[in-house]
Amino acid sequence: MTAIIETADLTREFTVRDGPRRRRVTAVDGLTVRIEPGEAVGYIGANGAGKSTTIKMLTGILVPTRGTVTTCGLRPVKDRRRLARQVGVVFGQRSQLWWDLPARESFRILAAIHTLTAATERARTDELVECLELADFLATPVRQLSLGQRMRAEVAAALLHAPRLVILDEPTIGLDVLSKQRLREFLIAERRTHGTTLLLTTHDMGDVERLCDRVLVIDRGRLAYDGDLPGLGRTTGAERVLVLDLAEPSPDLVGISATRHLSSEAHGLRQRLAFDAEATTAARVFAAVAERAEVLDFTVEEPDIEDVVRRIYAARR
Ligand SMILES: Nc1ncnc2c1ncn2[C@@H]1O[C@H](COP(=O)(O)OP(=O)(O)OP(=O)(O)O)[C@@H](O)[C@H]1O
Repeated sequence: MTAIIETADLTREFTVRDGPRRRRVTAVDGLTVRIEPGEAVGYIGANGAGKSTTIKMLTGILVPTRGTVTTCGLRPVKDRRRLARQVGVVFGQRSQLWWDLPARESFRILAAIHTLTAATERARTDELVECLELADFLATPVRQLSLGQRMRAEVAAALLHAPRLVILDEPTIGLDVLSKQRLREFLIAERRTHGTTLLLTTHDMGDVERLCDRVLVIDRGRLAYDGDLPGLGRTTGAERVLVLDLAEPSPDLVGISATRHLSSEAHGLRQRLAFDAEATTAARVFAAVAERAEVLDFTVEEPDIEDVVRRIYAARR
């Protein structure tokens, strides 16, 4: 199968002024990655790590200094027009809607640009208006919309032509909890219904947890991790935590294989045990505890992803 995105040694340098001198900055440094159709990939990294520069090369806005890139089987710079028909891009901090027009008018203009037939335009607009709950403010000039309303309209605009690949740059930035949830649910449904490939950059780990089955971590232009989310925790030795509610006050649960006793509350009625997910499982730890005490309830806390990413950066310094 043809990859949706394929890069080899993709590199982009900039020359920046540093007082009177000039200095070369390598924003993206030898990126080699392949993303298959239908994947949902989180592209994460600190400020200045190289995420936006990568996206600009994937979409043909920037020419690579070195290396190759194909997006939807096309060369982004050379085939930029053809590529635009297959890709939708959403920038959380930049609008592609006409500010003084109602979103409905922007959709009409975009449908014309993408040369959608009248029937396709109607069906797709109806679908997006329903799924993104746009009906109440379709006729309102965009400048009067709230941020959450505008973002939903932005997403509809970027997806109007049913692109195979949707690239979202910080799509949930500044949104309240409910708006974030709505947007994430929409993206999940869009992917399920249309097999859309999602690539999103975000500083919000909730986006990655809810939406993505693969994570790429970029650090100073270089790929620092490529894999699934649980694996990200394991690479840094981050621990999972078993929280146990016991039937009776109990001494600290120490000495259980591959665990570390973290805390006891209420005379040992609630205890927290950290365990290394490589060395044991929650079930094994639970069974060992159950031999010592009656367990009423338990939960497993996963490693905090932001903490995991911080650890990755720290380990590479
Ligand atoms: N046009 C440019 N000219 C000079 N340097 C640039 C240019 N664009 C990006 N850079 C530099 O390249 C590096 C990567 O920037 P980039 O915007 O890709 O990072 P990012 O991961 O998207 O950051 P953020 O999360 O802050 O958006 C930074 O050091 C940045 O200063």
